[in-house]
Amino acid sequence: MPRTLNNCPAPAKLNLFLHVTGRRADGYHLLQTVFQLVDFNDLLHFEVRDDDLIRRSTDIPGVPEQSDLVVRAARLLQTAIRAKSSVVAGSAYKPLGANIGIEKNLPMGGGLGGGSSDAATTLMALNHLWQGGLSREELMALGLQLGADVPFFLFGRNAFAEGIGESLQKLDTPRLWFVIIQPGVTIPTEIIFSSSELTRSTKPVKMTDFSIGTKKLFGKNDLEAVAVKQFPEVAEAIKWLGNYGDARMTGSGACVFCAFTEEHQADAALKSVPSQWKAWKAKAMQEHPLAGLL
Ligand SMILES: C[C@@](CO)(OP(=O)(O)O)[C@H](O)COP(=O)(O)OP(=O)(O)OC[C@H]1O[C@@H](n2ccc(N)nc2=O)[C@H](O)[C@@H]1O
Ligand SMILES: Nc1ncnc2c1ncn2[C@@H]1O[C@H](COP(=O)(O)OP(=O)(O)O)[C@@H](O)[C@H]1O
Repeated sequence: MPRTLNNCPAPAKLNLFLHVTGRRADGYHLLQTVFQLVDFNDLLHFEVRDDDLIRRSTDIPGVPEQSDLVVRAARLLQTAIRAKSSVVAGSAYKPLGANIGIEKNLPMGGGLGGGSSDAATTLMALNHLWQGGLSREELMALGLQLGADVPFFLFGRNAFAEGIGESLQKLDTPRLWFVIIQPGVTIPTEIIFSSSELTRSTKPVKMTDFSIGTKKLFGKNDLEAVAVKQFPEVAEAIKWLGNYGDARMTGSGACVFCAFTEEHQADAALKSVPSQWKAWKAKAMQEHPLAGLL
C-alpha cells in the first residue's frame, strides 16, 4: 500500500457564465453555471501517519490549520471511513492520519475555487492512500458539506451545474486558452451573495441551449454587477482585458478572465498586462488530473 502521494494538483475552475435563478429557504442561492477546469493549480503532498492525527505541514497565511478546508476534508473523510468500516467489518478499525503539505499558487478569494479544489484533491488522495473505498458519489456528498464548489472538482469533468452547484451534468467545452487577472482585491463570497442589489431572478436556461463554439457558453455573470460596484479594481481589470475580447469575472470574483482560441493570442495579452496586477495564462482541461484515482 503506498504511503505517500506527492505533487497532487488541485486545479482552478472558471465559471464561463453564472446565473442566479433563485434562492433557497436556507439563504443559499440557486445557480446555473458552466464550470471549466484549467491547468493553473495548487500542489498538495500527502504522507500517511500511523496515528490518527491530521497535520498541515505548511503554513497558509490567514488560514488557521483547524479551519483549512484541507484539514476539514481529511477529518470528514476519516469519520466517514470509520462509519463505513464499522458497518462492513463490525470490528476494530484503526483510523490512519496524514501530514499534508500545500503549495498555494491560486489566489484566495479569487473565484477560482482554490480552497474547494484543495479539499476535493484531499478527499481523492486520502481515500486512495487510506484505502477508504468511498465512491465518487459518496465523496461528492461529503464535499458538499465543505462548500458548494467541492462536488464539481470531485465530478472531475467540465460541467453544467444547477442547484447550489451540486447538480452536475458533463459538458464538452471548447479547447481554449485563458488569461486570468487578479485585480489586487480579495472578495469574500458571502459579501456578494448577501447584497440587496444582486439580481436573483435570471430566467433558467436548458443545457441543450449550449453548443461548443457558440457565444452562449459565455453568457453573463450575475455576481459581476455587484462586485464591480463595490470593488472598482474589478471594473478596471474587466475594462482593460475587454480590449482583447469578451472579459468577465469568475464566480464571486475577484479574478477576471478572457478566452482565446490560440495560445499566441493569450501570450500577447499576458505580456501587456499592467504591472500592478498579477496575471496568468491557463489552458482548458477536459478532465481533473486525479480523476483516475476514483
Ligand atoms: C460563487 C461560486 C461559483 O462557483 O464560487 P466562488 O466564487 O466562491 O469560487 C460558488 O457558488 C461558491 O461556492 P463556495 O465558495 O464553495 O461557497 P460556500 O463556501 O459554500 O459558501 C460561502 C457563502 O456564499 C453564499 N452562497 C454560496 C453558494 C451559493 N450557491 N449561494 C450562496 O448564497 C452563502 O452565504 C455561503 O455562506
Ligand atoms: N486550503 C485553502 N485554500 C484557500 N482558502 C482556504 C483554504 N482553506 C480555507 N480557506 C478559506 O476559504 C476562503 C475562500 O477561498 P478560495 O476557495 O480560494 O476562494 P473562492 O471561494 O473565491 O474561489 C479563503 O479566503 C480562506 O479563508
